[in-house]
Amino acid sequence: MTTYLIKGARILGGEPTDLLIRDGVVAEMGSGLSAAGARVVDADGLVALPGLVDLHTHLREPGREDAETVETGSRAAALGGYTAVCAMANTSPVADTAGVVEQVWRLGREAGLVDVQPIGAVTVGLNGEQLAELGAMADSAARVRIFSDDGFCVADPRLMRRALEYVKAFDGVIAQHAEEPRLTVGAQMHEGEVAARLGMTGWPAVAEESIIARDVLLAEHVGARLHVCHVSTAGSVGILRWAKERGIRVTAEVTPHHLLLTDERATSYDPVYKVNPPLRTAADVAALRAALVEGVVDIVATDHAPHAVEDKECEWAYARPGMLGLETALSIVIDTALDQLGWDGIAQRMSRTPARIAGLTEHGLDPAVGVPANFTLVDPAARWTVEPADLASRSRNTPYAETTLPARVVATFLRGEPTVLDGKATK
Ligand SMILES: NC(=O)N[C@@H](CC(=O)O)C(=O)O
Repeated sequence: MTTYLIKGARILGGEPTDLLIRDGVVAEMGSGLSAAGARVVDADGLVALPGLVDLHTHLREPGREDAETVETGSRAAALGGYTAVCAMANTSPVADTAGVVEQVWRLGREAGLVDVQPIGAVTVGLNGEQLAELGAMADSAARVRIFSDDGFCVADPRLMRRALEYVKAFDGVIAQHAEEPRLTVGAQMHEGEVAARLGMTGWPAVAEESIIARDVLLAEHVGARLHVCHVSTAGSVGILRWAKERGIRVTAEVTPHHLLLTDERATSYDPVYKVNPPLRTAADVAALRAALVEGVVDIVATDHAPHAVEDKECEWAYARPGMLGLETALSIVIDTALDQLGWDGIAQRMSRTPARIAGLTEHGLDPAVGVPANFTLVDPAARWTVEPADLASRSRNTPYAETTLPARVVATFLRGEPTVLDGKATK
């Protein structure tokens, strides 16, 4: 294994520090370090963060390798500063058995760019009717701890209760896509003034909020862990605050796009802005930013949702919901929240807490002697213009095409080996 000497990295934005990376761990830290034979990485002006951890990534393999593969999604993740991603279960076949989650886990190991932690489906085929083999997935080589039917809501309260009860045995967590399906029949965008103007069927905030309210009560009743995916409304924040004040074991995520973009984007009729849950109002964006700073919303998760051209470049009503996220997430969070969060706050919300929720003990650790060398080096002064064709993802559905964003990942290390160097993937 090559030894790396990182010169002058500002850990969490602090004073310049040298890091010696040997045998997969941080072997030494200090100033003026030298090491014969080590490869030197000049980190002058770069901020070191613990490797980012994404709790919500769609990798599309197996089944839609034309949109993304474990390898291409892993490369996009590494370039975005991630060292671990949790792969959603809505693949084809669905990740609802030990066999499929082990396949995804193994593909992740083979790609070797990030740790891919599979999420298991809650119900067989995401059909919302019958619990999947949660125990078998937990006991498999993939050691699944997060279960989600994301893309669909576990709408049946009895099934949701049983799922929460089941995963309690191994301290698992149910990650809910909160959407009461009866309230979103035919929905195309946020229900509000813009939808009314455009004549589109609305996806009302209450469809999300009513499920979150129900689920925090179920989680309290059962004493189990609930995680709420992609929170998108100010009302949801109010319910989460109430639940946390009561001591209910609930965590929640917000996506970068819900921290920045609003439903006004739909006036372009460009399906790149079609996403589930939909882009909301400026008031919702403000409430989500405040909730992230306050900690009512615990983490940022990308909901990276690659889609093939034919599924996105079509009429709005026929387009699939979802947008790319892995390669732009850190820039968007820096753009929208660095002033209030600081680097430590970003590390908390994009690395430490998601690692804790997912039970990924090798991740989410600040660089320190003896710690696994999973970290990323960011140039906070850089600016870059998003060129969809240059993204590592196999898909092109970024809402930030031709947008200039702040900060760029320069290097990412996974267990002491660079997955990104000089802003380029190493494999
Ligand atoms: N978030 C999205 O807009 N899309 C997700 C699934 C979903 O939540 O609909 C996808 O898998 O594409």
